[in-house]
Amino acid sequence: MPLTILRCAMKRAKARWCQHRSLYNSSHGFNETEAKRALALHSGGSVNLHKGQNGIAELCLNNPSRKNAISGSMMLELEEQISDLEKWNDGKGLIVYGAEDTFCSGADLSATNALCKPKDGLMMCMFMQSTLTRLQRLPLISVSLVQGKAIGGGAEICTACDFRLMTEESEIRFVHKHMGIVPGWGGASRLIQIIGPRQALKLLSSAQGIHPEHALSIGLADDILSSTADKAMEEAQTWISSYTKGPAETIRAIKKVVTSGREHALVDSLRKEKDIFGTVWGGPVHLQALSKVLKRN
Ligand SMILES: CC[C@@H](C(=O)O)C(=O)SCCNC(=O)CCNC(=O)[C@H](O)C(C)(C)COP(=O)(O)OP(=O)(O)OC[C@H]1O[C@@H](n2cnc3c(N)ncnc32)[C@H](O)[C@@H]1OP(=O)(O)O
Repeated sequence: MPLTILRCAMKRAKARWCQHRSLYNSSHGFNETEAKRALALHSGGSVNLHKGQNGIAELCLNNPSRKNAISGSMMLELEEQISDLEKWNDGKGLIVYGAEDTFCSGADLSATNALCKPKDGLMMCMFMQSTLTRLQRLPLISVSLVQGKAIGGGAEICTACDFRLMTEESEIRFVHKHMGIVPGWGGASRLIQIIGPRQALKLLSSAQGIHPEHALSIGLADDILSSTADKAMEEAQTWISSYTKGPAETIRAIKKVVTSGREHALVDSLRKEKDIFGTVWGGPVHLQALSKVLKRN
C-alpha cells in the first residue's frame, strides 16, 4: 500500500480513536475499568436503544419508578449505547427521551449518596462528562424530547443534544445550587455554549424551573410540541426529519463540520472542514447530485 494512502488511513483511524476516547486518563486520576466496576454496584432501570430504518434512533432513559433517575448501571448502559451509535454508519438522527411522564430526575440519589466521597464523585463526574461529550459529538443530529421534568443531571443530559423539544407542561431545572454543588456531567459548559454565559449564570444561580416559553425565549429550547404525551415522539420524529432528509453520508458530514467549528479555534476548524470536505467531494452522492443539476440546466 503506497505510503500516502497508508498515512491517510492512519489519520482516519486516529481521528476515530480520538472521537471515542475518554476525556480523562490516569494522569487525571481516572481509571475507566475501576469506574465501571464501582458504577455497576448501583443497579436499577435501563437505557434502551432503537435504531430506526429511517436512520433515526430513539434512546430511552427507562427507570419510571424513580422518575428515570440515572443509576450507576444506567450510566454504563448509556455509554454502551453511545458506543453502538458511534459505529452506526447509516445513522442520521437521534431522539433522547424518558419513559412515561418524565425526561429524567438526574442521578439516582441512592447512588450519589453511596458515591458521596470526593474521589467517588469525581470518578462519576469524569465518566459521565466523557460519555455525554461522546453523545454530543455523535455524527447524528440529536434532539432531547423533554416531557415532564428534566432535573439536575437530567437537565445536563438534555444539553448534550443539538436541539431540545419541550412539551407544554415540561420543565428543565438545574437544581445543583440547592445541593451545594455545580453540574457534574458537563452541563454547565454545554449550557454556556447553548445560551451564553449571562443566561447560564442566571439559570444556575437561581436554580429556577425553566418552562417551555422561557426556554424558547433564551434559546435553550428549539420548539414547543403541542402533542399529548402519546403523540410527542411522533411529532419529534416529524420535527427532526426536516434536518435529516438526504443521504446519511451528507447529514453526518454536516454534523461533523459543526462539531468541529464548535470545538476548535478557527484555523483548526477550517482545516478539519477541509478534511471532511475531502471525504464527500467527488463521492457518489456528490457526483449523482452534480449530474442531476447539469441535466436540469
Ligand atoms: C451529578 C448529578 C447530580 C447533579 O447533576 O446534581 C444529580 O442529578 S443529583 C439528583 C438531582 N435530582 C433531584 O434532586 C430530583 C429529585 N426528585 C424530585 O425532585 C421529584 O422526584 C421530581 C423529579 C420533581 C418528581 O416529583 P413527583 O412527580 O412528585 O414524584 P416523586 O417525588 O414522588 O418521585 C417518585 C419516585 O421517584 C423517586 N425519585 C425521584 N427522583 C429521584 C432521584 N433523582 N433518585 C432516586 N429516586 C428518585 C422518588 O423517591 C419516588 O420514589 P418512591 O418514594 O419510592 O415512590
